[in-house]
Amino acid sequence: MITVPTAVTVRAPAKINLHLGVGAVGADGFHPLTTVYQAVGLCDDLTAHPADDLSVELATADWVDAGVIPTDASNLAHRAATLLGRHHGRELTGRLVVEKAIPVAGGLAGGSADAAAALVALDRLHDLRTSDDDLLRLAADLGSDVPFALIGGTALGTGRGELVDPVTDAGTWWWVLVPSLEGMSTPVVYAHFDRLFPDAPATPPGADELLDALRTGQPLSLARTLHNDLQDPAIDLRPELGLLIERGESEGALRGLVSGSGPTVVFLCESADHARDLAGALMRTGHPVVLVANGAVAGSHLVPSHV
Ligand SMILES: C[C@@](CO)(OP(=O)(O)O)[C@H](O)COP(=O)(O)OP(=O)(O)OC[C@H]1O[C@@H](n2ccc(N)nc2=O)[C@H](O)[C@@H]1O
Ligand SMILES: Nc1ncnc2c1ncn2[C@@H]1O[C@H](COP(=O)(O)OP(=O)(O)O)[C@@H](O)[C@H]1O
Repeated sequence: MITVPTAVTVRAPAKINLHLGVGAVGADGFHPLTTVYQAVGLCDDLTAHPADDLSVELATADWVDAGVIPTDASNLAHRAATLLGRHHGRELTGRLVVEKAIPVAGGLAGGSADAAAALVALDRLHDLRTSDDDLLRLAADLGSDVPFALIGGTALGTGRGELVDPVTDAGTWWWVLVPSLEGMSTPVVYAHFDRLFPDAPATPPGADELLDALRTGQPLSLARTLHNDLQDPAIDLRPELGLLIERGESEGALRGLVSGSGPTVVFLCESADHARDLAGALMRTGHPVVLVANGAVAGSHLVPSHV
């Protein structure tokens, strides 16, 4: 009997960097990192439908700027499909519908989430049975943040961020996320880090204190240890991010932090109620989009198909 493959939907989370230690840029143009990623409950869903060729379509939430996302072969989901196909010595087909809720170029790794989701969805649609190790290797070829989007949870990232290991995390952490209307380019922020810190150490600052705080499960402990070496460069390029952090902290956030290369600012809260209150207060100060999410959540995983 021939079985007709049906659509496969994969949900992939945004990430925030609880610790982002950055070392001096290497000869390959990448910076060595010690980072602690956390996957949060703000997700893109990618559905792979059976088709005769490969294509990408977008369905975006109100706060996502669809105009800046390519739907051609440069879309990260499309690139993931091509790479997975090459790995298996064939051309993969599929109509990939990306329901985007993760802001673009926001420091939340939304493109990486779509790439990871495409790997998992097409692997299942075509019954390729790619090993986890191979999926992680392909993910690393697509971008430094893509392996983490596969595994999710809370994880230590080393190398250029592509080597990921889960860490002990005893808490449920509540975050308020404030995206900007205009994204920021990751390479531009790294280049500004080089200008501001020409004497950056070869080995990036470690994350031991933050890893200890995660084991306590206490928001106040975690708040004290959040760290991002790209925050100063991001604020230097966009001074309003510094003002937003001050505003959120004066409204009661335990800590505000630029997420990755920015410009999204994340605020750690005591509880779900506290996060909802803070989100309301920030919206009243004129921020059009303020999101609440908790972490850690699962990496790229199958959910029932719905488009
Ligand atoms: C800064 C971080 C923190 O997690 O995330 P975002 O804020 O972009 O989400 C990441 O390092 C972004 O990872 P990702 O967006 O996957 O970067 P890649 O596609 O691998 O690389 C894009 C460019 O960023 C710079 N880059 C990236 C990673 C790294 N360790 N050093 C770098 O200098 C390089 O200029 C590279 O050409
Ligand atoms: N599926 C995709 N979703 C979002 N951006 C994408 C995608 N494919 C390619 N891009 C491009 O990748 C760039 C970075 O996107 P994104 O991953 O959202 O940012 P960040 O690295 O800040 O988290 C964007 O400028 C966008 O044009």
